[in-house]
Amino acid sequence: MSYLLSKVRSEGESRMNEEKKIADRKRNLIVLILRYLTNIGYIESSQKLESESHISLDSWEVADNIDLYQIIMEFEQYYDIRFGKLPKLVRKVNDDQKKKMPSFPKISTPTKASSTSSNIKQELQNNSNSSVNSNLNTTGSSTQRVGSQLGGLPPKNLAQNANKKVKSQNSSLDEKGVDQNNTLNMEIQGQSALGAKKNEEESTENNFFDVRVLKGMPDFGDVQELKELAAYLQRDILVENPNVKFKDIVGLDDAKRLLKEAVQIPLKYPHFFTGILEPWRGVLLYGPPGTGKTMLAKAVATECGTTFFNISASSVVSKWRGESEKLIRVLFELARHYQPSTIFLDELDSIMSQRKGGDNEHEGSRRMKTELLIQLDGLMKNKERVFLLAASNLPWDLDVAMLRRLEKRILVPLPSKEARQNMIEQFLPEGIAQDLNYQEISEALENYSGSDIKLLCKEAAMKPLRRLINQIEKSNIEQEDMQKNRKQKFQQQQSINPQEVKPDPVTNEDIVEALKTTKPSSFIKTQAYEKWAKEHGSV
Ligand SMILES: Nc1ncnc2c1ncn2[C@@H]1O[C@H](COP(=O)(O)OP(=O)(O)OP(=O)(O)O)[C@@H](O)[C@H]1O
Repeated sequence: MSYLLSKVRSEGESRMNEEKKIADRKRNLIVLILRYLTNIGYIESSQKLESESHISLDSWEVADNIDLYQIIMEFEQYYDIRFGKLPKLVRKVNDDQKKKMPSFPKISTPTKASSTSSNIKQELQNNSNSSVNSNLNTTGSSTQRVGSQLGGLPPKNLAQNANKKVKSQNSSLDEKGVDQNNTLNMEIQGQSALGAKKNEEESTENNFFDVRVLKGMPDFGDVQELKELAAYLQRDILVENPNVKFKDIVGLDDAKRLLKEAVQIPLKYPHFFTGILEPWRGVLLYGPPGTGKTMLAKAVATECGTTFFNISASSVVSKWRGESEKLIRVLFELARHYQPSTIFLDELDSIMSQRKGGDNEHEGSRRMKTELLIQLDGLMKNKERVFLLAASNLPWDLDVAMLRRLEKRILVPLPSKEARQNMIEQFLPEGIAQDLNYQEISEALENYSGSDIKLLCKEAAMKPLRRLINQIEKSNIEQEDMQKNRKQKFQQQQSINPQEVKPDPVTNEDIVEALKTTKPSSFIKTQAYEKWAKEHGSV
């Protein structure tokens, strides 16, 4: 039995490892291409590729002594030794084939890299003596011609061809959720979270996100309006790197366990979750504000490697009033396209409140509500790997039709005393603080949410900093006086490194002071949530 269990576990793990390996390989290939393009002077192409792929040389670098040219050279040598001839890597396209060939899509994203272009140019100069460059000088002119041919294609055809190609590739994607044939067909807009510097650990985990980002956009039947909505969602709603782990969230053990059970385990062992055990598609996280609902949703996306859409329901209503129904449709379409996906819909009560129904309800809101219900029904019927995590501070206001579709309802309560103590220890560890009576402080923070506690700790930490700033400001005035009177002593003082000046540690007194001005933000009593949990909770 234990042999069987470990076999099932290792199958689940090896499937996830395989997905990760594919993502790694694709990312590596793009980094190699970026480096190669930069080395041979195709700066604009390199910038466009960075902007399309959301992979940047600011975050990734080719490892020592490796480059695309060398890889090809070594492959040729290997092939020559093994088969006694050189491999044929490319072949000329004849006229018939040219007509059938899909081409590159238009690039609608403004190149992000004007600020990096000077860096790249500088790097190019530094690299001008590299062996790769000198090897390539002889082929430079022919490569240039190929580049200009690609640039001359008419944009409309480019986009259409690209969309067709993406569509045909998607068929290979649905089964495993991994795009096996993907080429560089992308029309992704917006800034790249991947452009930011990351440490090695983060980067490895983000590979799952890279896989989604490397997929093309759905074509939306070439309807421009829907494409624009999708572009907005990609830019502002799709979070490429939520980067929150379950271990970063203090307490909330029940909520974490339930979410893992609802999302992570079914993704890892899908064959168990069929028939009556079909995974939950809709989960409601409810509780007072600032208790970690958003963090939980981000942790689900990070740890399960799902594409993460983070959308606030109130912003949909206010920003997209007339269009909100279409926006919801496009949102779910994108989520299905990039599945497995998690949609986090915050402040659900602002659109799904039963109080807001009735004759006065705006026609647009009514249509959006209906669309949301239709989309949720669709998820359940079609066994898509898309999860809706909705959050609300006012669960009792929610429309019953919506509640019925949020099959799991999980209370995210105010932190317990133990959790409060852990939070303070996390926000103000020894070193930043000195001799804090963590236990007593946590007792004083009843009814404070995680976000209130963070705010309180910040306020307390500001106190020694304010004292230090006052001292610095005062000493500046004194120094100016000294400068006038005793020039030599001033010069001696100037040699002190300002970086070494640090605020004193936070003390119990600082906390007491901060408590006077930082009060709990939730005005709804915990009992109200517990009462609702008893009547409607489903865990
Ligand atoms: N359990 C927790 N562990 C660690 N930090 C927490 C926790 N709960 C809240 N916080 C802190 O409070 C901030 C706000 O939390 P979060 O946005 O997840 O709350 P929320 O429940 O989604 O709030 P709202 O209902 O207002 O949207 C977090 O960024 C984090 O710093």
